[in-house]
Amino acid sequence: MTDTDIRDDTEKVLLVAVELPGDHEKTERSLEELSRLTETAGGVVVDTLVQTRPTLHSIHYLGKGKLQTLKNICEELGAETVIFDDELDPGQAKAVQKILGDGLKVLDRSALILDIFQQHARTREAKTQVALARAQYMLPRLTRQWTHLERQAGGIGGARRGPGETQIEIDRRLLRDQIKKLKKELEKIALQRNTQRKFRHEFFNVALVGYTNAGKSTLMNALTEAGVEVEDQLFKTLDTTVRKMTMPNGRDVYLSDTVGFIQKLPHQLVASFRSTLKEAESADLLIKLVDISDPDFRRHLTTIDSVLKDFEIPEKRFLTVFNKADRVPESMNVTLVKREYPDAVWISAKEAIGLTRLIQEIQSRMDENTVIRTVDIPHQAGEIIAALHEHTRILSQSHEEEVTRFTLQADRDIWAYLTKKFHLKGE
Ligand SMILES: Nc1nc2c(ncn2[C@@H]2O[C@H](COP(=O)(O)OP(=O)(O)OP(=O)(O)O)[C@@H](O)[C@H]2O)c(=O)[nH]1
Ligand SMILES: [Mg+2]
Repeated sequence: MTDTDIRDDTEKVLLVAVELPGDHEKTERSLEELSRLTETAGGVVVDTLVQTRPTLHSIHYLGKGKLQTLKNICEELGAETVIFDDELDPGQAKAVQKILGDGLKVLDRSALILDIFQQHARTREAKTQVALARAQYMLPRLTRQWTHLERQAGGIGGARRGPGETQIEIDRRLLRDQIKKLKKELEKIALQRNTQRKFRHEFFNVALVGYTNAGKSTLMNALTEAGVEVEDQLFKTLDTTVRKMTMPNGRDVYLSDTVGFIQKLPHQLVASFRSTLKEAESADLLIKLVDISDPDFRRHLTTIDSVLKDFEIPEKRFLTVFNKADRVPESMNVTLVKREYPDAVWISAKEAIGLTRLIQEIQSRMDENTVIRTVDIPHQAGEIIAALHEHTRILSQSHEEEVTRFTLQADRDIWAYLTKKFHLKGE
């Protein structure tokens, strides 16, 4: 596995997958997606090779004979790069590279996604997150130099430490140091982000989550004129953009657009993008935006759920929105899908269809979720007053003789918590 990027527009790529029993359709779709990822990274797919097997080969992912065939096809077609549709573990990567030879670049789905993320990272946070994920991906894969140097050292094994060993140890240490530094840097950025989030806490926060290319940025722009980059590319957006939007009832909500999801997202990326995902976790409402024109939309929904499951977000905070309703495929039985997802809102962000309905839905979720109360607080009760300032939105306050009268708006759950903690009586 090399750490080189796909940059050259003409880089010819061969895609490889294993089809497990009963997975024909799944494999096809996954390869289609891999092909789009390859194009997004700037490569050209010249052919695809699928091997049907009962299990993945534990040592070479494919059978040895098939790898030889793969090598021959690459030579015939002049392909320089092979991309495997699953993450190869370090041992597999090494074994595969050995059979294919040093002339071919061997990448896997994870390396490709990491590459796209690197190309698309704009802000310091996204760049740091990607650098961390890449370093973690590389760490167990530094074996290539090791073998190389080992050979140079004449295969000296045993008690004495060969020059190869020293080099790999240095490389690993450098990489570990880098990982430590990047983690520290991310912690610092996360702190700043927390402060900003706290500021927004008193408002209603809506997060757009969804598969990559579902139309999150398009919807964000349609609702707020945010000017977020929209493109028919995977992982165009990596950073969180937050914009204020005023609802018809006059209240403000903050809408955030963020990194998209995909099947088999490298776990290193999920881990390092955790603070970005936290933006979604802390939202009052999460819009699961789904490209309904994609026949695979159910699997996209499953992917969103599986990425978010660690956050344990209650179901009532989600709203499913089907986007690209302007190009629902003819083969789709819309009545059936509507019966399956009775609460989903259908829109076209691009054609501005259904947006009024969506805004109404957001507004009614807001109303369900918040309360407006008036409470009298003694002047000296500083702790309570501080808590109100921190956790609620103060709509007005007036100073009476012994108390300050606050009219405030709060999240229903937060209000319940505050009344219990401070024995507040408000109406
Ligand atoms: N037909 C149609 N196309 C749409 C609609 N909404 C978005 N698109 C297109 O879908 C593509 C992806 O849109 P984006 O808004 O960039 O998608 P995203 O979810 O932000 O994607 P990433 O940031 O890459 O994860 C673009 O080519 C959009 O023009 C829609 O309602 N109808
Ligand atoms: Mg986007």
